[in-house]
Amino acid sequence: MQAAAKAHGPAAAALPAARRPRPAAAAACRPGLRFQATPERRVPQDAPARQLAAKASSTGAAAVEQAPTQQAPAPPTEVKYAAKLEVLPLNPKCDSIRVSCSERLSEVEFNQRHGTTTNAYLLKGSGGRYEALIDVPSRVFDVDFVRALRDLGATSSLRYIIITRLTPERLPVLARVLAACEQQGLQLLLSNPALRLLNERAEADEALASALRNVQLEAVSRGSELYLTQRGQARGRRLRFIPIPTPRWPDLMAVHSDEDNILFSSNFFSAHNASEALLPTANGGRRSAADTGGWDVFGNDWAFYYECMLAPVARQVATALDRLNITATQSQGSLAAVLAPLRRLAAVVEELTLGADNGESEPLPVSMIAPMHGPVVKQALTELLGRYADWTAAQVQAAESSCVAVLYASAYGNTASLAQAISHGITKAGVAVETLNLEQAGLDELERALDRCQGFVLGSPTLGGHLPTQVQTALGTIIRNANARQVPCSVFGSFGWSGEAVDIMEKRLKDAGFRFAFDPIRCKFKPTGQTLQVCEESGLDLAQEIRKAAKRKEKLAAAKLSVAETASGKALAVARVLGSLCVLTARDGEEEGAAEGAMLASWVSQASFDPPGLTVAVKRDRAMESLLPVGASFVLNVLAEGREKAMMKQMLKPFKPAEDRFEGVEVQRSEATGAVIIPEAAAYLECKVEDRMDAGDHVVLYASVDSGQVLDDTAQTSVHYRKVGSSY
Ligand SMILES: Cc1cc2nc3c(=O)[nH]c(=O)nc-3n(C[C@H](O)[C@H](O)[C@H](O)COP(=O)(O)O)c2cc1C
Repeated sequence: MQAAAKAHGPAAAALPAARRPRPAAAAACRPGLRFQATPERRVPQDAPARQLAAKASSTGAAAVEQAPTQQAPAPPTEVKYAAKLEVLPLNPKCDSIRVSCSERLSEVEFNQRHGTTTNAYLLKGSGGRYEALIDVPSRVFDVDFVRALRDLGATSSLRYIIITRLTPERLPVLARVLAACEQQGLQLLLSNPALRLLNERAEADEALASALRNVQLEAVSRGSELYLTQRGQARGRRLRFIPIPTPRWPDLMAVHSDEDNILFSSNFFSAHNASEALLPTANGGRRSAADTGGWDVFGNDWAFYYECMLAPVARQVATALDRLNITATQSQGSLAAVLAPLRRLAAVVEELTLGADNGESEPLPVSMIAPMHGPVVKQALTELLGRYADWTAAQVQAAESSCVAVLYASAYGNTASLAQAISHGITKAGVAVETLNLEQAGLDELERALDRCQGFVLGSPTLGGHLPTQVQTALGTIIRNANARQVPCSVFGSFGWSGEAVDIMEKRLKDAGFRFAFDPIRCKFKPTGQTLQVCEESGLDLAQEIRKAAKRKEKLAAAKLSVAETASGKALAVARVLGSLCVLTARDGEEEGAAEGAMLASWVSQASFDPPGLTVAVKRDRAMESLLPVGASFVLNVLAEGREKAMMKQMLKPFKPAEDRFEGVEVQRSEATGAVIIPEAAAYLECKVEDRMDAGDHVVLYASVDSGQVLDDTAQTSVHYRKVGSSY
């Protein structure tokens, strides 16, 4: 390895395995959405949990160390999926090893069940022997990957193993490959986050620790390079490493081969599909590694993969695409067709605050993209690059107008899967998602996301009976954030037996007055397909609520803009008055500090067609009554059925004289009088008191309607039914 940036240096030999307490299997009965656990297929690995929990509060951390005393979990059963391995050439110096499996659900374990393909790549050096292996498949595939390498002669010639994304399920295969390789000084190259995971796992995994004993570990970072050479010869093929992290895959990196301009793109530009191991056997019956048939054949799979896995992290994708700066060297379309979407994306990227990493990157010539999943992109290269740029720009822009922040931490990926499914539901409804993995995100990033979101969801595993510190800290930040307090939210999380995390988050948010858009989602260990479906549908519901609210706001803004109120708007709004539950608001002048008031009013009735007029009965002892003399203006907000509870609670809260009745509630103001308009209402009417009549313990006001607007034409008017006529 030459000039490789050693951010970490060679790792020390792995420590002997440390035995940790295993979680017990018993599950308490809990309220809210509950799911049966799928039989845990693997023993929960405790290393990442320790990483999250190590930073936990003393209570939480202490609890982690105490072994749960309940009955021990059933031993894990290894599930294998029938898979097929094929070696397919990309060019004379690069072969792909494709493992395809039609049974295996993809990472996105819902909806599209086309199975998956996982690719590894073998690169030859100048001597014509395999020198570098990029990636290994997951252990769940029932293939003998090591035997395939042996049959190809690679185990005796490999000098470098490069991992573009490390998952716990790939580790056993990696350990077997390392153990089988015969070359002295074998190097394993991976990003810093992957190296951390590897070291942690090696502490608890003897086979892995022993396989790593004679291997040189190299952490690669941006700007790292590797030359494949035969000993004693000049420099050969150059490989460049480009980290492209996302919240879900913090260790993700791409590798570029200068000699043939292949970009090994890891999860980017991937697709989950194993349909007849990616189709044609044309050309004399040989299957091709590339995307024969191009966009027409694989377009939907690329689009679906992007939608599920990358759309929720569009900001990070924009940064990664900017960093990669790909230029197609074998353009199938015109250069203009390639450049136009990339320019659009560049404009969006420029507008983003992308953090410290804004360095200009050289254009990266690419003749084909070799992803971790799906076909090698060659025929559809131009199209796919353009689509990625367009999709990403669209997502980032959509996030400016309506966006849900998906905030989570996850030690083993179970809560991450829930987050992914919720995100997919949200993006499906046309609302953008900003995903933050709280383990990596800074406080600034979190605050920025909270300031601009129209809704948020918070996810956490239960570790040691508690939330990981990162989630606890985030919870405090959320509760203090003024915007977050006004938007719909919910919580979710995976647990093993007691599951306190979701309860803690739910309680703290509800106590602070946050409004839940859907019931908290609790999931025991790994989510089932059914759980993921509930997540997706909950995300969809949340997004639809946000879209409706945005529409109501737009209508209100449009209504405010129209100088002359249309008669039909007024007439439609008056029609909503039928003994309706309303909030009456008034303000005594527009200057700052003017007296204002608000009250619930349900003794309301239409009293005249032309001019439109209505009556409202106000109790004599109401503070508000003094704000309603003849000639005074007020706004009558007609509440919507199903959305009235929060506002009733707000109105019925005790309050001090002159205290703001709408504190913490998003409201608009009448341009004419400054009185409060409630955007969540079904309609509002701007009225003027024309006459007053004493009526027992009430005063009946007769008011003319100056203007009005229906804010939600799908909403029914809320009506307050009473038990007796002697009280409201
Ligand atoms: C060290 C450790 C401590 C744990 N403590 C608890 C606990 O107190 N209560 C519980 O319900 N589950 C506990 N679990 C189980 C995890 O919550 C469960 O594995 C969950 O699926 C992890 O979610 P994640 O994949 O998002 O990290 C613990 C697991 C580990 C490894």
